[in-house]
Amino acid sequence: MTSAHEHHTKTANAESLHTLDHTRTDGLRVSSVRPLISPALLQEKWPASEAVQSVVERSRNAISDVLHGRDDRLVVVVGPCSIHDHAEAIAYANLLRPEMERHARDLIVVMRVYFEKPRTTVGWKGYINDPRLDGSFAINEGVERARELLLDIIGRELPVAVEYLDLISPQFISDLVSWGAIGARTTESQSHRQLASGLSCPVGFKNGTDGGVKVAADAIVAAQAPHAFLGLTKMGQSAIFETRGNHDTHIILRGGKVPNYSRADVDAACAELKKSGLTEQVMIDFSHANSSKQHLKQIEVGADVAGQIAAGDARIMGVMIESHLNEGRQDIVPGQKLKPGVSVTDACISFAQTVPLLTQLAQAVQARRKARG
Ligand SMILES: O=C[C@H](O)[C@H](O)COP(=O)(O)O
Ligand SMILES: C=C(OP(=O)(O)O)C(=O)O
Repeated sequence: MTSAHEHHTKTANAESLHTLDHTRTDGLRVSSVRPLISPALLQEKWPASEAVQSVVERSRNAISDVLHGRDDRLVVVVGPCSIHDHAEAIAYANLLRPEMERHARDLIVVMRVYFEKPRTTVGWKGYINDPRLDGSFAINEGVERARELLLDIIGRELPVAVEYLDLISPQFISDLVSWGAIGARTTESQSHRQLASGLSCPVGFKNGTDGGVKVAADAIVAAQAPHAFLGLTKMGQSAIFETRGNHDTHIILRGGKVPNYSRADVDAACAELKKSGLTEQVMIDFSHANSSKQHLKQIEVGADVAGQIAAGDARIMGVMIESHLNEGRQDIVPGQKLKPGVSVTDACISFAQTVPLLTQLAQAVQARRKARG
């Protein structure tokens, strides 16, 4: 039996925990609630200059033109699997910038600047969630470092691509993004499709992790439609958002149980898109299940896809490459220094290995242009 004293103490302890976030019946599994800076405050501190906004607009328009058949170039989303270091990301951007310029007639190069990682089970969830890579989850620092980095990269006239995973974080950075992905694990999620319907940039939906392309076709249909849903304004106020729908949307073939980058896979994906009344066009991811997560296989996949493009296939509107300063990957080990310029998530090809791949893709686009007259 509980004594009167014990009962009083228990009640007092429970009451002392009572806040709007933690009541007798709510928040029971939440261990802490910390304040988050508002997107408006961050944007006031790190505004997008006129020049930065022009880069974003120009690149979004160019990608939109590719999606609507007004531009015959290939969209190339290339860069690290994930960002974990500002200086290394800038070093990569400095190398990529002249390649972008060199191939500008044939390729629309957009740098992968991925801050949010969807995990199969658990693991480091990216630079916004844990910018110090030590489990301290300094998210206020994470959103600020992310915005600062994007401004630094776009300031070099290099457009950026992100994956949209969290549903609140877009408000901190989406004005700077030229192209966004919805990942294989979230393509089926209604919330992510709704988000895509309101994003200002073109959006690619990965096929499902099992290789299913119907789920991505459904996602495109959903994202092209208007929606009403709950969100957070830049001032940090909960709000009802009504969107117009996003017609700059496409599928990304990333493989599943088996790779899906071959001509026959493109035919099958396009047949599925056609059934859904969508344009027959695909972006092909050289990495993930298309490379069986073996980074060097991206080069083989790239050669195959370049061959399809050179043969005149206009349905291939883009490709994705996971590339870092140096090849391979490494684990984050507490107390151990990281190797410079090496991915801490999926293995990447090196920049040196990326350069000839970009040239091969540019030559393939030239051949396609010739083949199609
Ligand atoms: O692109 C990155 C990974 O493939 C994805 O985030 C899943 O990673 P994981 O299987 O290592 O958790
Ligand atoms: C996580 C990614 O891909 P996918 O969703 O295809 O696994 C990615 O491109 O980083």
